[in-house]
Amino acid sequence: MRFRSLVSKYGLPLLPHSFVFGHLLIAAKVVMKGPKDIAAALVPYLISLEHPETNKYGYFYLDMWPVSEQMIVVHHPDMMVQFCQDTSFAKHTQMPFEFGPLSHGVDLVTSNGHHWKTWRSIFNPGFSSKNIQSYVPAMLEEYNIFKTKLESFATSGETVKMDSYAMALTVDIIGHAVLGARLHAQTTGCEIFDALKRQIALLLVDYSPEGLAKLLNPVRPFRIWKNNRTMRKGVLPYILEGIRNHDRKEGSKTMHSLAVKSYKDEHSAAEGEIDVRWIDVAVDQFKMMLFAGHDTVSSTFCFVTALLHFHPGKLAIVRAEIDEVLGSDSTSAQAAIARTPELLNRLTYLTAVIKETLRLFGPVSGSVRQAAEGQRLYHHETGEELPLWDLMLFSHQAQLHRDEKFWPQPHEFIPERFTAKEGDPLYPHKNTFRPFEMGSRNCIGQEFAMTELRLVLSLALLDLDFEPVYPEDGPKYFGSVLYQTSPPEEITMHPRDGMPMNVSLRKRA
Ligand code: HEM
Repeated sequence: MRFRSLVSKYGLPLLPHSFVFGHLLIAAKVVMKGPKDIAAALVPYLISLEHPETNKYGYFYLDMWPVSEQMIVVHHPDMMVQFCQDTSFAKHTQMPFEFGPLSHGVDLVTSNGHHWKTWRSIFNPGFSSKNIQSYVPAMLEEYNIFKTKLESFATSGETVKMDSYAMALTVDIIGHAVLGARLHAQTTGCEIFDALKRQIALLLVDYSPEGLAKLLNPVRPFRIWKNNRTMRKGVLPYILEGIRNHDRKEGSKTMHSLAVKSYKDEHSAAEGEIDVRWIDVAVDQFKMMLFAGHDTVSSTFCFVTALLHFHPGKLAIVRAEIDEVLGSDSTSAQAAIARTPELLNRLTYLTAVIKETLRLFGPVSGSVRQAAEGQRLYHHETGEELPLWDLMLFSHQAQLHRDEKFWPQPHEFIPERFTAKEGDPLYPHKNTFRPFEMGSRNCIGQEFAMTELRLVLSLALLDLDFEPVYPEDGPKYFGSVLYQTSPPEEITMHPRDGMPMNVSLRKRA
């Protein structure tokens, strides 16, 4: 009601809006058109396709209340720049609300202001190129466990849900960076990771029927408390060990060693007197890092291998490049990477493949922000000021990434976009490629993720073939059997049905 009157008072463009249901009916209509299990975060994009007038504006007001917040969906790069880069608007209050049961609003992803700035500068050195390269031996060690598993699938011929195996790999890798430890999610299982996954499944993303069922579950608060207790118990020994050894100079700068160092720099208190409130915040930071650093990378691994299966010509180019840069024998390739991690940066076509995959299937659909008093947004062409009120501002990169105004043949897999020279029609427009978001709240882990993906993919593609197994007569998204869904137990977008795949040993010609 308020939304409707505000929008009409200012003469703003409004999609067909029901007095009672807001935009829920048009959302239901696009979902019914299929695929029905499409990720909820892509629904604004599908609505926009049904209403091409939204392209003219570069934004639209969307009222999905009470399922989710009323919002302004922004999909024009010049407008995204205004609130993500020129000025970084605060993360919307929805973020700490959504992740609160996991990390109490004090983590790097959802916090704002001085608290966020302090912790970002504590963690920044951990994501320098040099420090990321120091994790390469650990990445190789964890990859070899993954490889053995994949080879066993190739021998047994069973179809496996690749997403869950790739997630165990990525959590074991990010465990090295966050806690400086092996988490063994791929082998014996890991209490911290299991509790993290159970906690993610309890988070409330929206007030859809699934969300309401979670909210009304009387044992949810107890489970949340128990999972947090398990994670804290699991993480605490690493913190205490870090405090004991905080003078140690050698080795990688892990998230926990950086956090401990900053604490020790500020406090001269004797051991044993460490502030419990600080420990709680540090534990929450580490939980969020483990979360942010695992399923984003695993989902990208799944989509890259699947897309390359459907594009054998591109796969051949990737493999020729790997042979040239790392050699065709995987043992020697691993030795070369361990000796000279910079070699991974020479895999330029593979990097283009990863970027093109992130364009089509980025695991994060966008960033949600909130304007403070006096903050404005202007239309990119007319310069008119848009009323923001207290609406959520959604920088919808998933929509921008498939906008034909900026990306020729937007639904096609064309890695050459990212090797094209300026002036080439394929060359990406400024500020249009934002899977890691841009500006000061961009992804702190992006270089870590790219290094990990280059390493794991180059070695896996040397030895193995991956074939996604989806029924050809099943639902399709822009003609493809590949698309993203919102599994009830996850919070980011994941490959449909966990990406069922057949793995086989590569047959060389
Ligand atoms: C393909 C992999 C990844 C993608 C696509 C991705 C994407 C993103 C995006 C879009 C954001 C902004 C979110 C927002 O505005 O709400 C973000 C933030 C963040 N990401 Fe990633 N991410 C990836 C991997 C990682 C990894 C490996 C880490 C490792 C720790 C990580 C840690 C974080 C953190 C801590 C933030 C919050 C940064 C801040 O606000 O200061 N991410 N990521």
